[in-house]
Amino acid sequence: MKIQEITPFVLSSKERGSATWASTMIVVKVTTSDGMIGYGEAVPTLRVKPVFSAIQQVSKGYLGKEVERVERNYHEWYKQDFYLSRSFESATATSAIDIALWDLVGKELGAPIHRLLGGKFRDHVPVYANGWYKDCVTPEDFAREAKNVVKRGYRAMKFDPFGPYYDWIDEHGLRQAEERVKAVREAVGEEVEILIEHHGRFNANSAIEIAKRLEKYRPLFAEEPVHHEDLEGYRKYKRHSNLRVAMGERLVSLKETLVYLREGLVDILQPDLTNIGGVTVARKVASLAEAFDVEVAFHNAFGSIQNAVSIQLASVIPNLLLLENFYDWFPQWKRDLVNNGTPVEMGRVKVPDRPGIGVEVNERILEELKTDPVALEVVEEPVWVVGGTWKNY
Ligand SMILES: O=C(O)[C@H](O)[C@@H](O)[C@H](O)[C@H](O)CO
Ligand SMILES: [Mg+2]
Repeated sequence: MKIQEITPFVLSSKERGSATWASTMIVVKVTTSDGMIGYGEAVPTLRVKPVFSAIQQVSKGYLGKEVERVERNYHEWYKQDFYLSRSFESATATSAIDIALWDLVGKELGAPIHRLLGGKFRDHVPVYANGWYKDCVTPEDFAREAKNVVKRGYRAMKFDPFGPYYDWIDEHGLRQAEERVKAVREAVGEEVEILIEHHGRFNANSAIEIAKRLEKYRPLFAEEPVHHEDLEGYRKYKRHSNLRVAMGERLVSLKETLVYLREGLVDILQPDLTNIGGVTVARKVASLAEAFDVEVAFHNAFGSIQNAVSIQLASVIPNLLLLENFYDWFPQWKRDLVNNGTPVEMGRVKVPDRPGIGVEVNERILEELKTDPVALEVVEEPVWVVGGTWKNY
């Protein structure tokens, strides 16, 4: 089959998600010469307009190519785009198209992606909750919502307890963070995992102090304790903290991943299928991590197509730790878009066996919610935090 048409869609509705980026989705629809349709997804955040136009540009490199040559197609774009390893927009556009191609190959063969990748290692993918603490500010807010998460059957949850602190955190901030984490630990008991999100915003000295304060609550990992590209910061953090480091959501290539793995700067890798290079690169990155004795917890914060394809890949790799999950905190339309094909039950998702990405995309919702890409307003609370949490109490 040949790639005949590639169409990006920006989907949005008035119903708010758990954060600004959670209210939007960028979907890519690929149509083949035989009239088959496959779907992929790209990253929105503050980049909706540039990503939308990157998809239009990157598409030019894919049109007319054979759908089934997914690996070669990725490399062809790598060859064309001199800046791919430096461009998040190009990387997420390529990733979205790659996902749609895997979806198409699966549909053509009548097989879910997990069968194309060696078969299921597990029938259910364990997940951790995120997005559950919208508007939580006080320790009591966090404790109350954390209990609800456990009530829903989750055995692991992630949150950012650092409020409005950025780069440097003072004693006041350290205390507030500790009180929030303590409240969650007490609310969920000893055996539910808590994962601490730093959103890559601290310098190493601050992150190390944070680790000393939070260690006693036994977090499963500290995510992006320092800025993504701060290699010296990661080195210093690894020397002075006892927490496991998770990172990887901003990686855009296999070779960039190697930088962090080779030096032992990361304990749990969090590649994101929608910007690392789709299924094609994500599965290599997972194997690379396996060779370094590093577990994988795919970053999965955007929409229901990303979620579906991440479940497929998470089901086949031996070194999966957990898959991130916003599903129960999505705006309803994101679940409707995939006909609620990936429900979370008792903290895990049954791996769907439908062909391709494993879910059926509801075209009616695509048509109803599609909008023109517009530049987003920039407000004081950064787009990357869960809404209403950029506050002290
Ligand atoms: O680990 C995560 O889920 C991420 O850090 C999100 O919380 C980001 O805010 C989002 O990916 C927007 O960039
Ligand atoms: Mg994160």
